[in-house]
Amino acid sequence: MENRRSEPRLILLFSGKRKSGKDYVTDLIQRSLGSALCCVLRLSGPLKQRYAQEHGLDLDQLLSAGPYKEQYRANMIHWGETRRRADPGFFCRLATKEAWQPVWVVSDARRLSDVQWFQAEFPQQTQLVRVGCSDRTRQQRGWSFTAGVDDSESECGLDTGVQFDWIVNNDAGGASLDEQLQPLLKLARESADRH
Ligand SMILES: Nc1ncnc2c1ncn2[C@@H]1O[C@H](COP(=O)(O)OP(=O)(O)O)[C@@H](O)[C@H]1O
Ligand SMILES: C[C@@](O)(CCOP(=O)(O)OP(=O)(O)O)CC(=O)O
Repeated sequence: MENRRSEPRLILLFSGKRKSGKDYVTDLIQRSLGSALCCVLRLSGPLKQRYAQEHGLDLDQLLSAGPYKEQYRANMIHWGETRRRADPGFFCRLATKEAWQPVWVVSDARRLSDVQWFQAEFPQQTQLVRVGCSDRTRQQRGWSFTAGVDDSESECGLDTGVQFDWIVNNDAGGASLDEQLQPLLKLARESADRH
């Protein structure tokens, strides 16, 4: 266990395919709850930081949703997997070490080892949330199938073998996101109140 100033009361551990809207939905939650209550943590944050450093790349562009990230994605996945094989909790520890808010929203769990790390460290607090939408919606958001990425563990590692506590449908023209997020926001506020 890390040496923290305070323990989180609730961790919403999000996963979903690329362009399903993980960043969009987690940003929405963070804005609704406010930064005193809630932070968004990205496991890909420290990964991209170190990858950019080692490869002399533009970190801001790697952090944004444009084509630059996609150009390096397959290689970043491979690089990250090598680090994770040596230490499965490596990026989880780095991403969470500065967090102090009572509610943590982790935007990008991808592998069973990510889920297992949070469940082992924070068994009472961790809730698994899946964001999903149709491939058609993902395509409208700029996705196209890329072999070596969309069929890799990075995208498929949580397709089976995990029981999600919450499922959010983020289809264009689908069920209202606001309505779907209400129970999660309520849980977050109640958990923080017990702080
Ligand atoms: N419900 C939504 N309404 C409008 N735009 C959305 C919605 N969900 C996602 N998007 C847009 O689709 C793109 C991909 O979403 P993003 O959150 O980056 O996906 P992911 O993090 O899962 O790859 C972004 O440009 C985002 O703003
Ligand atoms: C190498 C990665 O960390 C890159 C992830 O970048 P993002 O988390 O920005 O990706 P999406 O939101 O799905 O578009 C993936 C991994 O396997 O760890």
